[in-house]
Amino acid sequence: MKAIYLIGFMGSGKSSVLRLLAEKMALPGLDTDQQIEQTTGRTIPEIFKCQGEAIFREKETDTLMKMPKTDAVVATGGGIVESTMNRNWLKEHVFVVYLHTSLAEIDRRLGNDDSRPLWKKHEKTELYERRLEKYRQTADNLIETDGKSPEQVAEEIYQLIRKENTDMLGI
Ligand SMILES: Nc1ncnc2c1ncn2[C@@H]1O[C@H](COP(=O)(O)OP(=O)(O)OP(=O)(O)O)[C@@H](O)[C@H]1O
Ligand SMILES: O=C(O)C1=C[C@@H](O)[C@@H](O)[C@H](O)C1
Ligand SMILES: [Mg+2]
Repeated sequence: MKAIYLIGFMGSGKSSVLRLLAEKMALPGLDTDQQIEQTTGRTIPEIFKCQGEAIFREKETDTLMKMPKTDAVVATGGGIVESTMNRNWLKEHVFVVYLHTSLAEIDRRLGNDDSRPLWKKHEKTELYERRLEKYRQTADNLIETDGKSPEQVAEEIYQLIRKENTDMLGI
């Protein structure tokens, strides 16, 4: 089965949903941000501070290219769609679910979170609007997360995948 990749803006709940969905599907759950932190031995804010965003993006692409294409659930970093190479890889190889969340809801969830270097910047509205189309273009499916718990979102994706697989088998 094609691996399931979760994309969406910071705070859309990719990492939170990952654990629940991986458990439901009985598949390994991987997170590109966590993978980068493990392989570099640095936190994401440290990488941004010491090496800058461009180096972080290189590491993100290297990490993505090594991720499984089958039998796994993967949560990506919020900026994974910034790179054309990443978008093409996702579209070509895996099943992509876009967790859509309004900016007002993300504001409520993240507040003054300081673990996301790009969340501090005041251009977050512009960043959000610029990325929307990229998430939409890259995804096979969109799930609305506003007003839903991570458990509800995971269940919705689970049902969606079941339906996709049933349709594919023509049952
Ligand atoms: N459906 C939800 N309802 C309410 N709060 C949520 C929901 N999903 C996630 N959260 C909360 O929002 C915050 C961010 O969630 P999470 O880390 O899963 O986002 P993310 O999409 O992985 O972000 P990033 O792209 O930065 O990795 C956490 O505090 C989490 O508890
Ligand atoms: O939206 C983004 O560009 C980011 C989101 C996080 O998942 C991390 O990958 C990092 O903080 C950058
Ligand atoms: Mg995350």
